[in-house]
Amino acid sequence: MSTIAPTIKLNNGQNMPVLGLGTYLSKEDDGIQSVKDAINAGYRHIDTAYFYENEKQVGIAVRDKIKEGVVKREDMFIVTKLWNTYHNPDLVAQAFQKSLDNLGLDYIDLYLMHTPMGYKLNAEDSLMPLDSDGNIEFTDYDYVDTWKSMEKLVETGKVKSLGISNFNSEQITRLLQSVTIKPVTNQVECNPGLNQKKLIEFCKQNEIVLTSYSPLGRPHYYEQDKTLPKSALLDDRCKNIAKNYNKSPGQIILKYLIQIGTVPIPKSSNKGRIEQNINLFDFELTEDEVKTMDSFNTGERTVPFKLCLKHKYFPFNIEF
Ligand SMILES: NC(=O)C1=CN([C@@H]2O[C@H](COP(=O)(O)OP(=O)(O)OC[C@H]3O[C@@H](n4cnc5c(N)ncnc54)[C@H](OP(=O)(O)O)[C@@H]3O)[C@@H](O)[C@H]2O)C=CC1
Ligand SMILES: O=C1CO[C@H](CO)[C@@H](O)[C@@H]1O
Repeated sequence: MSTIAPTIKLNNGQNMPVLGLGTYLSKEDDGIQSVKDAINAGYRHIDTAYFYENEKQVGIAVRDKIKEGVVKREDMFIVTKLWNTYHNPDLVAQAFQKSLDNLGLDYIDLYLMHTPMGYKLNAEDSLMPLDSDGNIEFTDYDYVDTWKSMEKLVETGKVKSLGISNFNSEQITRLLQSVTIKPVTNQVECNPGLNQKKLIEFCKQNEIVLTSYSPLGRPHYYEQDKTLPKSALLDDRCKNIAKNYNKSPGQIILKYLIQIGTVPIPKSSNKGRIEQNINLFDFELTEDEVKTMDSFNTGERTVPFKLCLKHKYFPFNIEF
């Protein structure tokens, strides 16, 4: 049985499915198989990035499913991202073309600026260029100028919508004051432990949808490092709500994130969990249950970008 998620209308009239598949760390065959399993399960929204080094695998899976007649290209909502080493406005078009070629598609539905922070592009094309002390080599290209180059891509018809990721409210305000095309979404960490209520409201006022990354709070990272925030997945309060609906804690978290107005993109490369994570449009959490889920918020990040603390455009040093 497959479930097709409803869509949300973006500020440019495009429709985005309210749940997508995350693919960070789904590499090689895992990347292909998880996207195929997801499409079979009804997913129509797939999130990848140049940084994930799996655009080729995502493209293979999507094109295969189109060939098999399971989906049409226009049914799919494919998202990829401009990596930090390509913030030089003169390099944006070539970075975009590389992603498009990797995916093997004629167009991308949504192209995001992965972060507001530029890194140096070195001769090896390193994703994380390091200096001799092991620090990331930053650039200070203004994200507004990078965005203006992204705007030109829309004129080519090869990208339908533009968005941002890891931007704070002040950076969004500054961007909106200087650009022609508004971002349709800001993709940021959002899960019960960091529920982003203020940023959600701010984005809503500016007609920007908040996409929730690490929606399950990366339980696999916590397993390895107990100093990281513990996912609500593992908490009895969430487990008890799950029992009320015969659902899993993961489904409760994802449903919560949808009910507070965001678009979660859970990653899984396990067929059962891929199917489970989209099977949540047959129940609604009550107001009290939403309040219980709200009570997990501590504001702690599982993806704090610690190596970028000194970047001129580090986004996480203000409240939201
Ligand atoms: N823009 C940005 O800077 C960022 C974007 N992202 C995007 O967001 C996506 C999701 O975030 P991510 O950081 O991957 O973390 P998630 O919060 O989605 O957690 C993924 C982990 O949860 C496990 N999992 C999945 N479903 C369930 C379930 N129902 N119950 C229990 N465990 C489950 C997965 O294991 P298994 O695979 O075995 O099921 C995997 O180990 C990324 O893959 C990426 O696409 C993420 C970080 C930053
Ligand atoms: O998208 C991403 C996936 O997670 C990484 C950190 O673990 C981030 O750096 C990156 O932005």
